[in-house]
Amino acid sequence: MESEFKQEDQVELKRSTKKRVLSIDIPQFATDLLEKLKEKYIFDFIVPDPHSREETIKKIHKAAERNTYDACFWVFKNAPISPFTKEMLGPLMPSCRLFITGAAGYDDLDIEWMAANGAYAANAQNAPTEGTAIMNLLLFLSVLRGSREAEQTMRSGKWHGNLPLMEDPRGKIVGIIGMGAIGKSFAQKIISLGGRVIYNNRTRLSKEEEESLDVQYVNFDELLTTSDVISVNCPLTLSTKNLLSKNEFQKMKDGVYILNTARGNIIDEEAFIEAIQSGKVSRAGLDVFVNEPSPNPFWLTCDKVTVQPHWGGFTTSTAVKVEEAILENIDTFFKTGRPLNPVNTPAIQL
Ligand SMILES: NC(=O)c1ccc[n+]([C@@H]2O[C@H](COP(=O)([O-])OP(=O)(O)OC[C@H]3O[C@@H](n4cnc5c(N)ncnc54)[C@H](O)[C@@H]3O)[C@@H](O)[C@H]2O)c1
Repeated sequence: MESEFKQEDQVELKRSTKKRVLSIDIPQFATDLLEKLKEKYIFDFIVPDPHSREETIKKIHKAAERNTYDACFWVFKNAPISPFTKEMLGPLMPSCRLFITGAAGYDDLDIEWMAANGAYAANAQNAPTEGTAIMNLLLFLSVLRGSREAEQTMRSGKWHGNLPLMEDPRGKIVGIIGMGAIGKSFAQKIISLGGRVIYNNRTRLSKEEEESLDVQYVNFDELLTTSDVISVNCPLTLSTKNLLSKNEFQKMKDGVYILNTARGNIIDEEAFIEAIQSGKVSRAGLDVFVNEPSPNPFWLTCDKVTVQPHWGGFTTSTAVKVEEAILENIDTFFKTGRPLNPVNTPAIQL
């Protein structure tokens, strides 16, 4: 039977049935995969304003006026445009059924609002693991060797001045809070340097995994009281906000070292600063802060703290993995109705 549509209509019909994806930023690393997916799906790109969430929101809303989107994602450098809420993404509804962050953490996504409106939220899960574990190692070595103070002393023309001798990793007890992907990778690096790893996790690892990683489970209080170095590697949730506060600092060894590559709000900032000023914490290594990208000026001026601008995942190999993870989530979602790494459960499944 002859089609009731003219050829142009059929082309148009074919075009309009293609799924459409809004990309907040332009992927630059997984370009082969992107080109391949462009044969199946339409991608529109907007470049976020690096200094203004409001301007970025306007661009997203303008895109939503012009087109209907089935999925939306963002890649890197989220801090200036975060959080990802109804205010920002509302006009993409009701058609948009998938939002993907290029991060592993998803505390800055309103996943409940997305779920209530039938949309999945997904993350890049393990893509930033190795890059962030290496950042954890960099901060670990930096605090033990006092590299921040040594660099500062040399730059001020005093060579090594009156700096005391620094510490080595061998024999140090490292307490990891959150033995997930990053915690495990960091633990392996510590063991290879001769350190000992104890950990606390929401769920204890199997005996086999503990043995193969060479790590020992302890309760939270024991971790606080026995660690020479405490590394924060759990997600920020309602129950981990201010997990380390005044009471917890009091229980720690005098002169403890603190590392945080997870999220700033897991440590009560006021109590943390007080613990550094009093000498309870001898040095800290931080990749994450409260109120990014404008952290408390204390962190930028204190010589006892090594700071990095949420930089754990900013390596070329991580960037490839992150973009691939995002694109694979999209492809899988359009093929099966479910993304690879969902972090919520939509109330209405379509
Ligand atoms: N700095 C960066 O660039 C960067 C990059 C990636 C991830 N991150 C952060 O690191 C966090 C960890 O990443 P991951 O990939 O290892 O996540 P993951 O989900 O693999 O591991 C997190 C672990 O924390 C445990 N946990 C949850 N609540 C806990 C609690 N109250 N006490 C102890 N353990 C608890 C979980 O059981 C899980 O094993 C992310 O949530 C994210 O916030 C930061």
